[in-house]
Amino acid sequence: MSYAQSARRVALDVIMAVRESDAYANLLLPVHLERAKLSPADAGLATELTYGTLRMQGYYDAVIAQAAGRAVSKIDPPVLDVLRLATHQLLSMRVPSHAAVDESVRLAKTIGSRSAVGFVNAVLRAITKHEPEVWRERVIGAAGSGEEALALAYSHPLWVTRAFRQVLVAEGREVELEGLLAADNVPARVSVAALPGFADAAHIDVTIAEYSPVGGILREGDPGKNAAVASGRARVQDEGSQLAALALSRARPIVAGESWLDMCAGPGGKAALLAAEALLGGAQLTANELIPARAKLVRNALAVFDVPPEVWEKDGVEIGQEHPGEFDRILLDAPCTGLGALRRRPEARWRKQPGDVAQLGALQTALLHSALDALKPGGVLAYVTCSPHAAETKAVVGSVLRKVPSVTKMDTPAVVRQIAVHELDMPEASHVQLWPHRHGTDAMFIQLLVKADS
Ligand SMILES: C[S@@+](CC[C@H](N)C(=O)[O-])C[C@H]1O[C@@H](n2cnc3c(N)ncnc32)[C@H](O)[C@@H]1O
Repeated sequence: MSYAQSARRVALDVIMAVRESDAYANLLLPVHLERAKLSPADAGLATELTYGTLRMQGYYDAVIAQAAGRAVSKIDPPVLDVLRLATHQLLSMRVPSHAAVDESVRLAKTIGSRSAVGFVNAVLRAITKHEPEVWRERVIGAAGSGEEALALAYSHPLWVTRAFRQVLVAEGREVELEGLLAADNVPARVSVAALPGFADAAHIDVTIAEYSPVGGILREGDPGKNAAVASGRARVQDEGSQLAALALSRARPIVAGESWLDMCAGPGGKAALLAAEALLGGAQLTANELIPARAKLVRNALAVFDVPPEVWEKDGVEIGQEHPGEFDRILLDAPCTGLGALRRRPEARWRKQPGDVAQLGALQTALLHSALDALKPGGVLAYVTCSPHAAETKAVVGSVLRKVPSVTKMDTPAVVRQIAVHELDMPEASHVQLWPHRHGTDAMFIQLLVKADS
């Protein structure tokens, strides 16, 4: 088997596992790369094949359906995996047609019947008959609406495209939809947070971040090679997540002795930043995480502190009743669909379903009620999601505030503006919505809330 064929085999194995057993490509791929002992160049090829194919799956399916003359739901799933992988090579990587087709037919032989092999050969030869630009026109031309055309062209589920459009329309920025979808298809740069009191972004061999005052962008891809990251003084963390944690810790000056809670802390990225800020200001953080394995990750994330914050393993929904009025500041980084972080997990967009939003909305609402119960009178809470979906953000905050009149929205953009190194482009609102295409961050939603003094 040639090296390139090994790279294709690795990619196919990962793509099949993602489909069959809900595996995470970013966790599984390194295992397969290690096992296959590929050269760095071929490991790079396998990575591009895997991530590119998974990300653009929606678009490739539209091409395959036209070339095959049948709906992809009528194609045997492993055969469809081979076709998707080959389509990525033909349309996005400009691999010579004969190599992409021949190698893919060889892969098909290992997983399908003789008729499946003939089918793969025929579909791929049909795809090679047109240039990538022609396929783009054909796919977009067959779309039923402008929204569907964008969803297909940028390989996003239609319901996700609609949800993004709705939020941008509310911001008066509908024209940015195409830019957002395009940005989701570009892998994120690796950004790090220098933990205040432990490291300074100016001195840890990174390019200073555009917005976060503690942030930097790695110059080389491997975080382990950065001394500050390797020693735990800096952490790989999206700049939007850094701003979300700092929005809480810097919402107002810290009074020594304050008590803080990170209610949904796993795996502990924001908890580490909050703990560093708390230590400098004389406050004390408690972290909480429902899932024990993830609570362990939080403990690891906090191990750099001489006296690490306590980590609870409670159901956040019950904390309000168990600890009423106890905390001066609370971060509720709620479990969400993660639709704001599609750059990071190529398969994630196909995993989520509209029904997830409703289910999570009920949990987010219960957690926010509980967090507000646990907040001291006069205390500040940050409600944060890495999803911009209105049903997980403004709708949750709005429905809870209608029932809890003692809580009001803080001018969150004013706080974030004061923290950020450079001016952030933010439409008028009481919340902050960050965007990959506008700010180069994940699409984080941040709403600061204040509880009235009793
Ligand atoms: C968005 S993640 C938090 C990310 C984290 N703040 C960070 O920056 O690393 C949400 C977390 O909430 C946890 N979670 C889900 N339901 C919960 C509950 N009822 N109580 C507490 N934590 C919960 C999930 O296991 C997940 O680890």
